[in-house]
Amino acid sequence: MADIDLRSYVNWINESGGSFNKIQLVKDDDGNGRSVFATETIQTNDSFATIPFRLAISEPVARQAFPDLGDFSCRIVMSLFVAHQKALGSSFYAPYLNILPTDIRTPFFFDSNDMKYLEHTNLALAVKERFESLRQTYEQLMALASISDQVKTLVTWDLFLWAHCAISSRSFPYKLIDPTYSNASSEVLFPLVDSLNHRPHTKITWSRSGDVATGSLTFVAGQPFAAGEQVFNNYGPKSNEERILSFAINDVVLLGYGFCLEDNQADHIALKPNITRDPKANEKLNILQRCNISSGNADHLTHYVHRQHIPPAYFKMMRVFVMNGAELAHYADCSDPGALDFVGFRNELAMLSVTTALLQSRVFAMKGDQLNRTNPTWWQKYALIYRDGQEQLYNHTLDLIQSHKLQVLQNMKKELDNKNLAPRAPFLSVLNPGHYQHGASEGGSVFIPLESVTITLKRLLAKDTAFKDIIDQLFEDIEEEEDVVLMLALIHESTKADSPWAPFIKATQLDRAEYRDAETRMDLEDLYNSLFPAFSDAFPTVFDPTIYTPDNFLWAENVVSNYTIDNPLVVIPL
Ligand SMILES: C[S@@+](CC[C@H](N)C(=O)[O-])C[C@H]1O[C@@H](n2cnc3c(N)ncnc32)[C@H](O)[C@@H]1O
Repeated sequence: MADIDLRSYVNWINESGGSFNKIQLVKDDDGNGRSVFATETIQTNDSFATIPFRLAISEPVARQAFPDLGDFSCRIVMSLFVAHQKALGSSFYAPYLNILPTDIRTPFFFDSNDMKYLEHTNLALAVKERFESLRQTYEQLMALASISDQVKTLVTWDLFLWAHCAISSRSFPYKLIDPTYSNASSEVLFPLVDSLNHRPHTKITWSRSGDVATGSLTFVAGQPFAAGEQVFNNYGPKSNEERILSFAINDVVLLGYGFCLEDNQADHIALKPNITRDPKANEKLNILQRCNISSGNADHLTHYVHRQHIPPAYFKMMRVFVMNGAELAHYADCSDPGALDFVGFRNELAMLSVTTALLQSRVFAMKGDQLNRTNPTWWQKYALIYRDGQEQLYNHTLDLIQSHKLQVLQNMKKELDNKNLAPRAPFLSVLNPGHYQHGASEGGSVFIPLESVTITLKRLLAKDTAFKDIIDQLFEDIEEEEDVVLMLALIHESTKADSPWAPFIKATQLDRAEYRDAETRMDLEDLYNSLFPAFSDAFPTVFDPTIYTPDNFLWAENVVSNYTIDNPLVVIPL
């Protein structure tokens, strides 16, 4: 059957001074879109498509039609213009608008079943937020007195949304027409050349000639295409999120295309630590501000992790977010970002462990989603490519964190083997300048179990069965009161001259913990009084009252509060 739309489109381009050379537009199998194929061999440097600027739908053209919409973005005004021209039918641009795909399946058109494919990805929330914001903008436009009744009747929400997605999936930067234009993110629709599909690494030049009024854009091949082969464009390295939907990064609204690439090297995951429930959130945010630590993105807490690269700012930020009371006290006035390259071993392990938990929870949530993978629609297939890519990146990032942790454990082992304890407790880099200089570990990939470089309750109890027997009698559920039992065991260990942890114990006894506030001291006193003198009366040899004093209790509590990480609870002894 004759493709009447195509014929009038080709005539429109030719009559307006545009040209095709060695290419033809072919309808895709689904009958919705079109692709470009070479009719004969296209050689490198061949110009195969030229389109005059006057056929383009640009921001100035749209704004001229709607001069009162100065408060609205380029994309919005262009969407209104394109939707209106499409509805008019008899528009100058009709041959072009009639050829555009009617079904542009960006996630804005996803139903609830399709949205399940995006569940637990960054896009799920972004799609919802952006859809609602677009709907609100449309309602705002329709309420404006400056918009005529004719436009209001013709431009339905569905048509406006279609126009918006047509622009997001096929626009070019307006600077191709006018490099001096004030709005750097201004867009333009270029007929003909926007029919080329994307293939990464395609070599192609977009060549501009003439002025804004009479000029044109020419596509020049940077590589040969054989006769019958599809001719591609190169949309640039964009992540799948950008391809799936307009997605704002660094305040620049990038374009969304509604398709995805497998194994997309430009893909990233977004990590945003949540500290809203942290009572010390403000103190921590102040440190970040003073040290000028930001992700550099629109939301300064959101970091994008690409393959092989976790941004150093993410680690610095997390080191602050996982600070305990002692670390926070010593970093309260810090304004040197370099001091956040390494805070201390405890802090580093805590930071890696919180990051691991964050990543694992995302992978776990994604794995829990039940999805139909046997016969998804083509757009669900793209959503699957995107989500599987995200899951892969989460797992890959987990591997990076794991190897970083291994390195930290190897460094800890080296320090312990060399008895190289930092001179001053708490063992923080700000208090021990020059002490921590960790390059790559020489340990290769030798696995170092966490328990082998930390003090655990299990290790302490295993050393002294008599003490363990008494603890077993006194505590029904040791795990339930692990921190109290650990305090008792640490005090017990501190009495042993041959303890392997003697240097650590001695150094921490000098840490006067002056930052322990009055409330902590009172709680501690209550705890102490609930155990003593009862324990000493029952087992005077083990709980010697001259050893189990309130002062030593304060030391043990400080160790458990400021020298440990959780899950599992272990003391970091350096
Ligand atoms: C600029 S248009 C290209 C022409 C388009 N095929 C058409 O029918 O008008 C961009 C759209 O083409 C499709 N597309 C482009 N490159 C693609 C690719 N590598 N894989 C899948 N779809 C692609 C997507 O639907 C995208 O939104």
